[in-house]
Amino acid sequence: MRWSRAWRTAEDNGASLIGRLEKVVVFGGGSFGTAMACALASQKSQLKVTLLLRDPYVCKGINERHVNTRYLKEYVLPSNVVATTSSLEAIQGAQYAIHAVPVQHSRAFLKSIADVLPPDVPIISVSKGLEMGTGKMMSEVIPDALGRRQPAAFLSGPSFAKEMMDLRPTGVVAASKDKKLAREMQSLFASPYLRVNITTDVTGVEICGALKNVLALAAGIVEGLDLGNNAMAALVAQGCAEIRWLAEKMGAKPATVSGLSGLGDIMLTCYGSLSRNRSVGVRLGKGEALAEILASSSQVAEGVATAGVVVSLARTYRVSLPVLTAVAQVLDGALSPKEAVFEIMNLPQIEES
Ligand SMILES: NC(=O)C1=CN([C@@H]2O[C@H](COP(=O)(O)OP(=O)(O)OC[C@H]3O[C@@H](n4cnc5c(N)ncnc54)[C@H](O)[C@@H]3O)[C@@H](O)[C@H]2O)C=CC1
Ligand SMILES: O=C(CO)COP(=O)(O)O
Repeated sequence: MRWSRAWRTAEDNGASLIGRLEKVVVFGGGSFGTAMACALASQKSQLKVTLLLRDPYVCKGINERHVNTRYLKEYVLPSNVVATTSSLEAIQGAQYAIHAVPVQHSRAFLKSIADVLPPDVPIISVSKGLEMGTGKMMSEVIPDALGRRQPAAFLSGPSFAKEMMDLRPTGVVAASKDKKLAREMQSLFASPYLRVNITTDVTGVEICGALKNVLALAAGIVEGLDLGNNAMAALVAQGCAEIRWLAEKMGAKPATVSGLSGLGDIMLTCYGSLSRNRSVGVRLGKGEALAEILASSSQVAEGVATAGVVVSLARTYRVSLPVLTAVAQVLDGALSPKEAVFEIMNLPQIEES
């Protein structure tokens, strides 16, 4: 009975929140910014969802033909998704801001809109990674860049943009220190195609979301070297342990690591061919140079930048992460993919922990 009352209350709250919603702004018009914009726009046809982009040509395509000509170009976007390059126009009247700018570009972007974004508009970050140079998570970059505290939530989990555009069932977790805001995310995004769990474990969700991209690079390398299913399973299991060791040292809850933003997204990204991080790993395993791989795509593979940060985190928290740190050594050319595998296979035999 209690659960059903809770469910009814949540449902009522959800309907009233969507009912009050008039405008949401989305920062970043890449694949996931576009997918999140469409997920929101489909909740209510009168809701205005404005994508803040840098490219006027992409804006024109979205506003005139409802197509993002650069990302997910095969989809027609809901007519209530519009785009602009003007931060003032995009942010004015928005009740929430979805942040989908890649982590390494987020600080500069957020600084550029700090004076335009009202301090009480919640930012919902979907960006997964750790900032190079500072090692900071988005929950630290946002207040740093804005120069103030800002209500924030972090949405993460196994959620390929393309599958969300296809309305395939998806589950994510909304993390916020403010549980009321996390529940608002459930109301904002929950639909027949999207389930949203909640947690207050922001660190756990962010660390898992960032590190799974590095592990996906390793999984791709194993695939590219054609090492087989045994090797892939052993590698992913080792990587899960390393993510758990580091995440828990940083204060993450075990439930988070074994949940959607941890194990869920690890499985998706290590085994799912849609993963950009995994795809970069496959090409590295096949012998392509990193510079060539990155130059060949306009899509971001956040794990490439995050891998270097993991090395310093391992030192800071005095935790040995052989697989995750080997990825950084392959990316900076210190080890070839084959040498990395050889190194790992010849580490001392250990007791599981
Ligand atoms: N694509 C997906 O399936 C998912 C992506 N994410 C996360 O969403 C975040 C955004 O990534 P995607 O939408 O996939 O991007 P994308 O790889 O589709 O496109 C790259 C985006 O970065 C922007 N960008 C590039 N250089 C920039 C700069 N100097 N300043 C500002 N923006 C710049 C581009 O304009 C474009 O919007 C990432 O952190 C990613 O990990 C999370 C879940 C799923
Ligand atoms: O985070 C993602 C799915 O949850 C997307 O993974 P990639 O960035 O590797 O494509």
